[in-house]
Amino acid sequence: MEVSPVYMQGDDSEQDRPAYPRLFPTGEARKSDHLKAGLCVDFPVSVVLPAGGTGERTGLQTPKQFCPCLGRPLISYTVESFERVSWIQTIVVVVAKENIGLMMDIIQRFQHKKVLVVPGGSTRHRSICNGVAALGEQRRPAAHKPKVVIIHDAVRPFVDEDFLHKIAMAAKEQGAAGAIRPLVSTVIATTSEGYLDHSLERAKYRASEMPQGFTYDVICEAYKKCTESDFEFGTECLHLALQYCGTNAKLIDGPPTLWKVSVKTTFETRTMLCKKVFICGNMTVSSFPGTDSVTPVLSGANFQQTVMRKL
Ligand SMILES: Nc1ccn([C@@H]2O[C@H](COP(=O)(O)OP(=O)(O)OP(=O)(O)O)[C@@H](O)[C@H]2O)c(=O)n1
Ligand SMILES: O=P(O)(O)OC[C@@H](O)[C@@H](O)[C@@H](O)CO
Repeated sequence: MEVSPVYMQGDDSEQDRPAYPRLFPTGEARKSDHLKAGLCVDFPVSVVLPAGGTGERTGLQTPKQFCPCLGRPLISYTVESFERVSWIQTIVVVVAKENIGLMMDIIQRFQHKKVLVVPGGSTRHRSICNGVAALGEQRRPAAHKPKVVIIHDAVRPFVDEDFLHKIAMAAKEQGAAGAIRPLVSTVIATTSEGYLDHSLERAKYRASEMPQGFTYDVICEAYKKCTESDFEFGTECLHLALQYCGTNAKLIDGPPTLWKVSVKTTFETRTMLCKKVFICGNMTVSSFPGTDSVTPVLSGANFQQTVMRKL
């Protein structure tokens, strides 16, 4: 799929960024943390953030990824989460053509780095495919074709570097890896008349979340071989890797905060949570509708393990 990427890059130096909520330690502190935590990656990793949707289910005028959250578009938090990860080379943001100007403005305003903006497609798979293709066409001297591509919905702002590291390493070993979470409700199949057909044994199933990781070759082959029906109706990249490459993804239990903003109420809950997670390094997590907070005071890094989200 030919895409003409629109490119904006900032250098990697820790320039004076605007004083706004930060997620990860910066500079030397961050690098030494990596060494301590063993978060070293010795192969090129890039990210594709599909952000080309309209957010219909929220009922909001503005696509949810661009909705303001504490005065800052939701997508800016997600981009920052990845640009703070030193072993990530390029962040491809895939947006609808009509939103490319808006995305470039967000990059400028919040001084985001390492970002490549690419036009999206009519479905999520088509957008992701455009983003992956753009990684193979990079002409920047320093840009290497990635060994691993992480795919992460732009409307999931809470992404944890430790977990990204697990996904990247597993994807390199297995060819594909994905985040899962336990189901909190039983899944049922309905008849066309709207009655119960059958229910699934909940213990045997998991919710597929993001981030997911793939070797570049696997995800490229999967999108090369998949059908128009996959592009039109599919919602699961791991399935494409299995179906078209015979690559069985390693599934990794993710933290409770791998939410996707899908409907209006989740956006409101995320906004309140963004206030806690992004504004303060240390914070008091009070109960939110639908979440059980179990620890009175958390450091930002421990947040993920502690807030239990009950959907
Ligand atoms: N043509 C599309 C459709 C979706 N997405 C992105 O895929 C992610 C997850 O999709 P979803 O939550 O379904 O977003 P929307 O399609 O925007 O939501 P809705 O289905 O309510 O319209 C989002 O970041 C969305 O922007 C995309 O890049 N291109
Ligand atoms: O585009 P939708 O939100 O309908 O589906 C996206 C989800 O399927 C995806 O984010 C994860 O569940 C894993 O694939």
